[in-house]
Amino acid sequence: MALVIDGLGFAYPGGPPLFHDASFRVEAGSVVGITGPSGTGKSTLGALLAGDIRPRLGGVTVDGAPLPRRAFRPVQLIHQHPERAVNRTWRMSAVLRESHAVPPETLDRLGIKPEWADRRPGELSGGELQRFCIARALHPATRYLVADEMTAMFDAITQAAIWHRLLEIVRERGLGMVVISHESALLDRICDEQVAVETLR
Ligand SMILES: Nc1ncnc2c1ncn2[C@@H]1O[C@H](COP(=O)(O)OP(=O)(O)OP(=O)(O)O)[C@@H](O)[C@H]1O
Repeated sequence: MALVIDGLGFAYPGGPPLFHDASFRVEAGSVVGITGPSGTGKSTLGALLAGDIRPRLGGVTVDGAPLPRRAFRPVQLIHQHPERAVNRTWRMSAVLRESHAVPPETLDRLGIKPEWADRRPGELSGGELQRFCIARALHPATRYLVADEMTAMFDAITQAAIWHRLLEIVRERGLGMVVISHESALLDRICDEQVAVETLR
C-alpha cells in the first residue's frame, strides 16, 4: 500500500520543466518530508500528489489505483494558507459538513472550540482556521495527507501540539503523510524519511 508517482513530467504553461522523470513513493503508515530551496517545486509536487494539478507525463497511483478525477480524492492536501482553501461566506459548521460529519472527539483533539462552529473564516485566526482544514481533511476515506507548510502560521508551542495530535490520528488510522516544510527541526522530529525535491527531477 503506497502513494506512488512514476516517471512524472510537469511544467506550468510557458515555463521550464519542473519535473522530467520523477519517481517517488510514500508507504502507508509512513511520514516523508520534502525539502528544498524556495521555488524548486515542493508545492507543485504536493499539488500533483493530491491530484489538484495533472502531470503531463507519468501518473500518480494510490494503493495501486489511479487518482480518481471526480470521486472523493484519497490524498488530501492541507495548504499553507487556509483562508484560500475555504468558502469565506460559509460558517465553519458548513465547511466541515461539506467534507463529512467530523466526530466531536476529533475536533476536541485538534483544539477546535465548539463555539467556533458558528463563525465564518474571517472571524477566526489563521491557526484556528487551519485546525478546521486539518479536521476536514481527515475524511474516513482519506488514505494519505499532504501538508504544505501547514503549521507555518502557528507559534512553536501550538505547532508542537498540533503535530503531536495529528500524528497520533495519522498513526491510529495507518495513513501515509507527506510533509513539505522549510523547518528542518520539524522534519527531523516527525519524519521517517526526507527527500530533497531536486533529487526527484
Ligand atoms: N500556477 C503557476 N503558474 C506558473 N508558474 C508557477 C505556478 N505556480 C508555481 N509556479 C512556478 O513553479 C516553480 C515552483 O514553484 P513551487 O511553489 O512549487 O516551489 P516551492 O519549492 O514550493 O517554493 P516555496 O518553498 O517558495 O513555497 C516556481 O518557479 C514558481 O514560480
